[in-house]
This record gives sequence, structure tokens and C-alpha cells, in this order.
Amino acid sequence: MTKHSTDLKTLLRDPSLLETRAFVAGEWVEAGDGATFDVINPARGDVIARVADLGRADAARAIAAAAQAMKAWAARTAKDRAQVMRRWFDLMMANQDDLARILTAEMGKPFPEAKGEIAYGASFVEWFGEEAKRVYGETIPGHLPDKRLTVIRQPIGVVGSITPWNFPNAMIARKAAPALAVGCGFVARPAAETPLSALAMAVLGERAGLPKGILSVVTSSRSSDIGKEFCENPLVRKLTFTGSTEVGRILLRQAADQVLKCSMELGGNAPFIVFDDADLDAAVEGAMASKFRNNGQTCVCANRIYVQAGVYDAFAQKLAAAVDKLRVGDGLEDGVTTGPLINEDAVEKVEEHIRDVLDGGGQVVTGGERLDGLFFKPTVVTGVTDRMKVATEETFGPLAPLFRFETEEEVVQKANDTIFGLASYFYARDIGRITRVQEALEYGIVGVNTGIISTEVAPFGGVKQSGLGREGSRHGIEDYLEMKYICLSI
Ligand SMILES: NC(=O)C1=CN([C@@H]2O[C@H](COP(=O)(O)OP(=O)(O)OC[C@H]3O[C@@H](n4cnc5c(N)ncnc54)[C@H](OP(=O)(O)O)[C@@H]3O)[C@@H](O)[C@H]2O)C=CC1
Ligand SMILES: O=C(O)[C@H](O)CS(=O)(=O)O
Repeated sequence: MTKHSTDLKTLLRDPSLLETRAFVAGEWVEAGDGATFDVINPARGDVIARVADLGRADAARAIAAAAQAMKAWAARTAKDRAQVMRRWFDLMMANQDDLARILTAEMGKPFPEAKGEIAYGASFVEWFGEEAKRVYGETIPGHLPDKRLTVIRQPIGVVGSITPWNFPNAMIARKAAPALAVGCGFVARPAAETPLSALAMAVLGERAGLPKGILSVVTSSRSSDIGKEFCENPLVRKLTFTGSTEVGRILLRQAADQVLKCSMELGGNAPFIVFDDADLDAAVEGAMASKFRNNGQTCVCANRIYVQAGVYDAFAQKLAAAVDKLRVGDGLEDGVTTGPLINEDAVEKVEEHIRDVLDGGGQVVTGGERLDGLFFKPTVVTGVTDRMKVATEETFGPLAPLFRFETEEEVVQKANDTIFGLASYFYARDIGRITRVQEALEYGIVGVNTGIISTEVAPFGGVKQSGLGREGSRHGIEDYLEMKYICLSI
């Protein structure tokens, strides 16, 4: 891997998008004590920016400003807000390359994949700008002659948002877009690993005409402090989080004291099932897309690959051949398909899962070793059993573990035997089997003969301990609205 420092500003057409100050109450600010934290390029290990390191008082100021700004913003028509959202979408797409370079530099995913994320994030801004114009109410036939009943829906209030490093643009856009479109104030706290994408989004949001104070980006290395402010500040009416189930539990416990409404997009442990009547080449393509997208660092990545006995060896061979074509490297370089992992812990988790498979009698078919820095060779292992860690833990890395199974009943039981329930996938061609399995899988999302399910038009979310609520689609706007029943006596 070429090791040289990342002079990010020289890579940007518009260097003003590389903002390192926080965006609080409509102002670009440093931390009061001048504190900053480093943003590291995981591909090169160099510091690409030093970003303002804010605390709870700054978050409180952002929340107060959002509550104040909401009064006028919510009073504007949905059509008017939609025009601002449309300008924001247009600016994100016009600056797609720069936003993608910033994203690749701070998170590591290859530039083409980062461009895809920018378009994915922007699609939520476009979608919810339009959806806000369709937030309809109801009239209900009165229960008494002198009663006229109506139901209206209003913005829930100030939203606190905590998002992870793996989709530094799209995870914020998927929350900010519905919230802002319906008239809410929004305070974002991005992961400390990847704050630059959020700040660049705020630069463009300001240019698009988002009113002063309605959107803040509170950059901080002290995630738990900001989370506590979101959970304890009475001006916050909604907490939205994407990240691990472990942190989701912490936030839900904290939110309970105020009975704070929460949306939770949490961890997964996606089964990917290949039946013996599957189109094997299509199944390999789907497994590559689902497993190795974002270097395996998504909550919907295939985490357990179950292959029916009759096609197990053929599938393993085809998958290994496809994996060997992946090119690991610096995401800012052309032709790279697979970037670094986000940090040392992530690399050690992949190594731990591989070691555990080998200790249990499994075999490495390809890969299996760490490369330099945070790079890891994409890996396929066989002989994997339910007793191994990878059966119950989210690897969040480029490891494809192949489990062998005999019958449909067996694999559905194994696929559902987890506390998670976010995404699942299977490949088959028999329509009876497809109907039975898609209905039997206990997941919020089922991909049938496809490994990629993510789109702004469909409801994204999990059951069991993978989360609460849905993001995207016409359903995704509901979490940012409150329903009011009006009983008029005439
Ligand atoms: N469902 C999903 O989409 C995702 C799932 N994951 C899962 O989580 C695992 C760990 O990844 P990681 O990024 O560390 O995910 P975390 O859940 O640890 O972090 C997600 C976000 O929450 C913040 N955070 C962490 N602890 C607290 C807290 N006590 N109060 C408030 N905010 C907090 C983090 O900030 P900071 O990083 O600055 O501490 C980050 O912004 C992954 O291996 C994967 O299994 C991770 C990302 C996305
Ligand atoms: O958090 C994630 O991993 C994302 O939600 C996955 S997706 O929406 O980009 O598929």
C-alpha cells in the first residue's frame, strides 16, 4: 500500500467543504477550550483533520437553538420546506465527488462506493422532501351529533441523532431528512471516527437555505456525554440511533427516565442461505455484494452463509474464486474494491473469528491473514459450525463463513436462532420454497435472490434486538410526527 499523507484539501474542487469547526445554532464554532480530536485516514494512518471537540453545554445550546428555530420552520408550508430539501439534494449531488473523497479519506471505503453512499444519502433528502407534502390527517364520523372529530399530525419536536462511522453520510441523511422535512429541529452527533462528512452536509444544508439553528452538528470525542444530554434535556422529544445493540441498550435505559421516544437501528447477524435449487452464479454474486460491501462493515452484511449439502463444495469454490478477484488497497486509488477496516479492534475481531473457526476444525479456503496496517485479505472459511463465535457474533469484516445444512426446516431454524432480526437473504427457485422461507424468516428485511436490499423507497429496520422503528419509505416519516386527536363540540 502506498503510504503518504492525505492532503485532503488539494483533492477537493471546493475545499470549503472540508470544515473542522462544529456547526452549533447556525454558527461555525471551535470548542470553548479550543479542544480538538484527530480524524485519521484508516488507509494511511495519518491525521487528516483536527475537529472541534465539544461537550454537553454545546449540545444543550444546539438543542435550545433547534427548539427556537422550529417555531418558524414548522410554520412554513411543507411545500416550502420541500424546496429547501430539494436544493440540499441538488447541492449534495453537485458536490458528490468532493463529499465522496472526504468520506473515503475518513472512513476508508473505496471512492466509487463512497460516491454510491452520497447518492444513497441524498436520495433520502429528495424522498422525504416530497413525502412531507403528503402528511395527511383524518376526519372521523362523530360519536355524538354535536361532535366533530379530526386527527392532525405535527412535528414531534427537537431530534437528537447519534450515528456510526460505517455510513458517515447516509445514516445522518436517513434521519435528518424526514425530521427536517416535517418541521423538526435536528442535532446530529456523528461518530468521532467520521465527523467530516456530517460537517460537509451541514455546509451544503446551510447553502440550501436551512434556517439558522434548525440543524446542528455537535462534533465530540465524548459520545456518552452527548448521549446523556440528548436523553436528559427536556427540550429533546426524539432520539434516533444507529449502531450496536449494546449501545442501543444503554441509550434506551437512559431514555426511559423521560420516556423519550426512540428509533433504533442496531446490530444484525444476517443469514445468507443457498438452497440446492439456487442459481449458483447468481448466489455467488449476491454473497459478494452482501458480504463484502463496505468491507463487510454494514449491519445488513451476510454474517452466516448456509449452503445446502448438495451444492456446498461447488459454491465454496466459486465464492473463493470471486473473492480472490477483490483488490485490497487505499480507497482513494483507482481500481481498489476493498479498503481498510476502521480500526485495530475491527481487525482483531476478524482475526478472533477466524482463529475460532480454525480451533473448531474449520478450514481457510482463501485469505485468512492480516495485511499491513488496517488492511485484511478477504476470507472464506468452510467447516463452520453453530458452536463457533461467528454463528452468534457480528463479525463486521471481510469474513465469509460457510455452514453446511441438509434440509429447509433445519436451516430456517438455524437462521432464526439469534437475538437479532435485521436482514436475511436466500437463493432458491422453487416458488413453494420461496414462499415458505420468506414468510418463516424472523427478520425485518428478506432479500430473495438478491444480496442488496437498501433503497430509500422501502422500510429499513429490524425485529427482535435489531431495533425499533423503520427508516426510509413512506413509513420512515412517522417516527418524526406526533398524532393529535381534536374533539370539537359544536
Ligand atoms: N447497525 C448498524 O448499522 C451498526 C452496527 N454496528 C455494530 O457496532 C459494533 C461496534 O461499532 P461501533 O461504531 O463502535 O458502534 P457503536 O454502537 O459503539 O457506536 C455507534 C455510535 O454510538 C456512539 N456511542 C458509543 N457509545 C455511546 C454512548 N454510551 N452514548 C452515546 N453514544 C455512544 C459512537 O460514538 P463514538 O464512536 O465516537 O464512540 C458512535 O457514534 C460493530 O462491530 C457492529 O457490530 C456498528 C455500526 C453500525
Ligand atoms: O448501518 C448500516 O449498516 C446501513 O444501514 C446499511 S445500508 O442501509 O447502507 O444497507
